[in-house]
Amino acid sequence: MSQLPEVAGNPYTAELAAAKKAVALAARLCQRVQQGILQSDVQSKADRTPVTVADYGSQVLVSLVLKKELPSHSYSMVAEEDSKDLRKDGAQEVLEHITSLVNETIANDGSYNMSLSKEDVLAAIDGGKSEGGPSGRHWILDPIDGTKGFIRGDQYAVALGLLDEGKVVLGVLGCPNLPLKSTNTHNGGSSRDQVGSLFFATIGCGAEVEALEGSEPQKISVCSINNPTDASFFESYEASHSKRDLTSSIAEKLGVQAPPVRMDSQAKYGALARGDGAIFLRIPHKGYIETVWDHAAGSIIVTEAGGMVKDASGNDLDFSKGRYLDRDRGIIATNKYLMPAVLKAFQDAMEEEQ
Ligand SMILES: Nc1ncnc2c1ncn2[C@@H]1O[C@H](COP(=O)(O)O)[C@@H](OP(=O)(O)O)[C@H]1O
Ligand SMILES: [Mg+2]
Ligand SMILES: [Mg+2]
Ligand SMILES: [Mg+2]
Repeated sequence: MSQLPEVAGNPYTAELAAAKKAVALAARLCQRVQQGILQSDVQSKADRTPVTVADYGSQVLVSLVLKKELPSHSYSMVAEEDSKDLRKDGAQEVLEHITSLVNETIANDGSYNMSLSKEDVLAAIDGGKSEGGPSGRHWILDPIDGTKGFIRGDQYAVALGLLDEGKVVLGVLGCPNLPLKSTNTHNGGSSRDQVGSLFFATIGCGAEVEALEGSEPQKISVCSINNPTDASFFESYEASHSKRDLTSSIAEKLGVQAPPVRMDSQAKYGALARGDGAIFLRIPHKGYIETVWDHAAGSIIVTEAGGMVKDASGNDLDFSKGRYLDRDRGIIATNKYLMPAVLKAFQDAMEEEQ
């Protein structure tokens, strides 16, 4: 692959080019598997195997592309999946399926003349075992974020971030089912609208979006709404992932008129970053601790698009603590005008709940 020319002021140009290529290739594998699930109606049988196959396959491809494109870089990756289940008796068929999916995706792409063995696949998956932390560089990967959406045929994302000395410095978010055009531009929803968005951002350089298939990148920014009554808000599609009684109480306190927009995965962060909606609220049920790969890529895309991402105490998210974020009380993403009011409503609603 030809690397992008070095852009003055962006010290992560090579990493960004490699990360975009990795996410786009992984997304291609996911799209293929998701189409298969839909065509055969497997999703209604709740058979998780094809999903597992796509999660693993995506993780293998991202790690492979990063190593190929950045051969001189030291490599550490904090990723969601591991190979434990694939090493069990009876998992051979699944492992073979993943291996052939990965090899077919590589062959169709044509960038690399290589073929992986089952052992190579297991080793590539286990390359994601890093603990991350405050020093050095670590890739942070969610190979499919929004697995439940993926099975349903709805939104999901391939989410890749780079942590450097404890800070997220780069994020790429591949959203194969998200239209490239903002969903709030009233263009009549033509069936020719291009679907598949690739969001990306590097620290200090702003956030952009392009077609997953490749197109001219466009700078994006969060909306400039400053009156909460004009705002709309995103939350999880899955009720078990975020407390809807609290999010609706927050919306009511703010005077938000529009109903919640429910969407799976970090596609919500991407949509927020380009102004499709004004607020993203996520309030996990008690005891759930957020993982870094569920927020690294999405949060830098929002902050580089001019937005803010805070926890329930109003602090920035801390990605330097390992595989988990160090709190369990909720996350708010919005623009700088709305953040003070949303944070206050959030804290009031949580206090009332006690
Ligand atoms: N009970 C729970 N509460 C909050 N989040 C949960 C959860 N169970 C799973 N999740 C996380 O929610 C993510 C999906 O987010 P969303 O609700 O925005 O679609 C999942 O990512 P994966 O799909 O990568 O496993 C998973 O990490
Ligand atoms: Mg996830
Ligand atoms: Mg996942
Ligand atoms: Mg998962």
